[in-house]
Amino acid sequence: MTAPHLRATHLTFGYTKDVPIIKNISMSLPPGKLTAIIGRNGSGKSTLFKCLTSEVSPQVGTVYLNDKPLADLPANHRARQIAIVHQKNQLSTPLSVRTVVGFGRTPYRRFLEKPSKNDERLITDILKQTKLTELADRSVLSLSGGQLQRVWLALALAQDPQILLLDEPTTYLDINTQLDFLSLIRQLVNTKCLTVGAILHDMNQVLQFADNVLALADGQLIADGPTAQTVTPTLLKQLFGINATIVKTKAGHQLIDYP
Ligand SMILES: Nc1ncnc2c1ncn2[C@@H]1O[C@H](COP(=O)(O)OP(=O)(O)OP(=O)(O)O)[C@@H](O)[C@H]1O
Repeated sequence: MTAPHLRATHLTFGYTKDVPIIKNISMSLPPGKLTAIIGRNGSGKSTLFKCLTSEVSPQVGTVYLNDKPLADLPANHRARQIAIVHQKNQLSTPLSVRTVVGFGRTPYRRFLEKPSKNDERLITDILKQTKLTELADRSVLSLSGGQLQRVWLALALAQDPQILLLDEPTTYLDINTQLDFLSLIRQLVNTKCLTVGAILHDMNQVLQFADNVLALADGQLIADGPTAQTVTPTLLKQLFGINATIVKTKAGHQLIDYP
């Protein structure tokens, strides 16, 4: 299985012309790996995701999917390749979990066309993978934050994407549910060769789950590379202004010790 490649060259973008938010970023999400995007609040991480999904058009630079400019692909083609899970989504209609997850098949259907048998099978598989089978008929309005976050992930997976972008996917979850969620993502990367970019704020989770890191400061990419070599005390000082040390646990994990 060949994993897809999402990369960008010289991206520059501002919501207004004279205030750049993303400043000349060239980056790549290594295929079949989990890459964490890290940086202070307001450093431009979510805006970079918007450029990578064509939600906004960069003033300069190009995003490529498997070496084709993303902007040249039709919207439904893009939606089949790249899915995004936001930190919080709003829903006010009491739709069932299965119905909401089924929306992920929209890019594969014509307007008002019913889900095919194949779609139904895929949705059943995804509900199982995301441990939602028993909740399939429940209204999404009745779910806990952790359950709901798994629904958004399932919806994204129903798009059958090659690339999954996660914008602070664990922000509203308790620590146990955060670890569950990230373990599930790790498993998907390992077994399905998914390419994942995840904006994460917890540096210990970055050390535990990410293969690679992209570090943003004030709209610029200041470091990128394999996690263990890139997340150093020097980078943490530069990014967050903290004097941290990185220690090894008995189990061999790296952990950040904050002052
Ligand atoms: N729709 C918008 N219109 C104008 N400015 C915006 C818009 N969205 C974000 N910004 C500004 O762009 C800058 C970067 O925001 P962005 O959300 O990309 O940062 P971030 O690194 O994801 O932050 P956080 O970690 O707090 O989520 C901020 O100064 C923000 O105020």
